[in-house]
Amino acid sequence: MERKVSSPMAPAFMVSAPGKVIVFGEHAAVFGKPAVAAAISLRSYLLVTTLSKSRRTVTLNFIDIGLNHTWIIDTLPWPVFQHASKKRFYYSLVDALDPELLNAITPHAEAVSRDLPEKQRKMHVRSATAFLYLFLSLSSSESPGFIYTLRSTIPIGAGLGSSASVCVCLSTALLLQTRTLAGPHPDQPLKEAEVQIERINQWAFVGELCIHGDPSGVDNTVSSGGKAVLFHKNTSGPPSVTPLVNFPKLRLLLVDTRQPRSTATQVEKVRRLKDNHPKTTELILDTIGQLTASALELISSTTFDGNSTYEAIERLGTLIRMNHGLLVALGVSHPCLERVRELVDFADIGWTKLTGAGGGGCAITLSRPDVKEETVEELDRKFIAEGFQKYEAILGADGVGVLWPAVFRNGPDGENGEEIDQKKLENAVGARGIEQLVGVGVREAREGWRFWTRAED
Ligand SMILES: Nc1ncnc2c1ncn2[C@@H]1O[C@H](COP(=O)(O)OP(=O)(O)OP(=O)(O)O)[C@@H](O)[C@H]1O
Ligand SMILES: C[C@@](O)(CCO)CC(=O)[O-]
Repeated sequence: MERKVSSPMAPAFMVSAPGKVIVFGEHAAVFGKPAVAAAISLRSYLLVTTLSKSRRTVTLNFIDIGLNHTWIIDTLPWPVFQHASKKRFYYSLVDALDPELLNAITPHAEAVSRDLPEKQRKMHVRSATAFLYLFLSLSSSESPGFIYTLRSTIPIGAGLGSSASVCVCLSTALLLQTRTLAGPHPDQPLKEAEVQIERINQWAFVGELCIHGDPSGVDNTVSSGGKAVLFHKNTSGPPSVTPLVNFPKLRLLLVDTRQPRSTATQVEKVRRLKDNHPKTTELILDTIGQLTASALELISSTTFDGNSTYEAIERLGTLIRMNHGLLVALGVSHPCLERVRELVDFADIGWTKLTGAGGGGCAITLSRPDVKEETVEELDRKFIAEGFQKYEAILGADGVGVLWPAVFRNGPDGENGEEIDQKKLENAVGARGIEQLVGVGVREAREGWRFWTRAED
């Protein structure tokens, strides 16, 4: 009798996607105003391990939030997702969640981490919902078993796009597993790369809908394509995204107040304000849009390098300060964010605004060019004393990347293969440990990783 040839198991692979800072226009972006955002070097890393044929389970192993849950593939609600009226394909444009599909996955998402306090459990349920919605939409009931292990160097709920970067990783992994993405490879035509980025981005947006409720799409857009973009949500159809090719290498200070909050809550707060005070709120949102436009004009017409005039930086700084003032008026600041701003203002080293959803989370400061090292060190001591954390913010990082298989060839001629397995990723110590293990971080130089790059207009 002829022996059946068993198909070899796919090798473990990794995907990675960056966090972001919004330089201008958060919240207003939800209401169709322009926003400028850039990818940063903090990233999420997802390792996908394929199980042997007999193990028909799928596991989310999200280390940072302590979520570890296994579903039996055959018990998931495939019939609802596969029904002719509901079935969506990898190329489908999904811009809203289907309540019936959401209902079908709710009991499976709610099954996670039952013994945890409600606040922490909610976080788990959100991540599980995003995963299940994407898995059931893009995969099939015949799917082999998988383990998805995630680690991130992005602080969670801090305004740096942690949820978007997780959703971009999940969307990329699932699209790669169903073999519906081309590349990335170094000589890939830019237009082809753009199509892949958009596909990843659109499904990441679906994940963001599960976590956020009402996202504009700016976070997943920056995380997918990287670099810096001008983002504009349209009333119908996909948003307009313009890569900002010559976005300046600004000296930005990034400070986390360590007050976590949910973006969904902050966005909902602004929507309520708009319902209760429609005219005034619309005026504020419009003005934020105008500030973004002015900043863009300034950035496009000025060279912000070592020779930039003090005047240009001061103009940009003033726009940053005004943007923050308007966000305060929208009610999305926090006493801790005001404290960071106050400390920076007392030290007189630059111009500060909150970034992302606010209500806690991070602030960015554009530094004056002539700031003395001692002043910065003194300020750093104050940040530490008050429990704030400073991050390195290099703007314009690469977007989503792939390491397939999850092996480094880091020797002189690409030899010395070093496999990244689940245990190594689980045990990496802190952000530095993760970056050392995966080789993509501030340096972004190690062998093996490939990135799709957005076409420039
Ligand atoms: N490392 C992670 N592991 C698992 N889930 C994560 C991780 N990071 C974020 N999430 C999911 O994203 C949610 C936080 O998203 P939220 O949009 O509130 O914050 P953010 O994305 O950090 O901030 P912003 O949207 O303002 O940039 C968490 O509740 C969790 O569900
Ligand atoms: C607050 C917000 O504008 C940015 C969150 O990073 C929400 C969004 O645009 O989805």
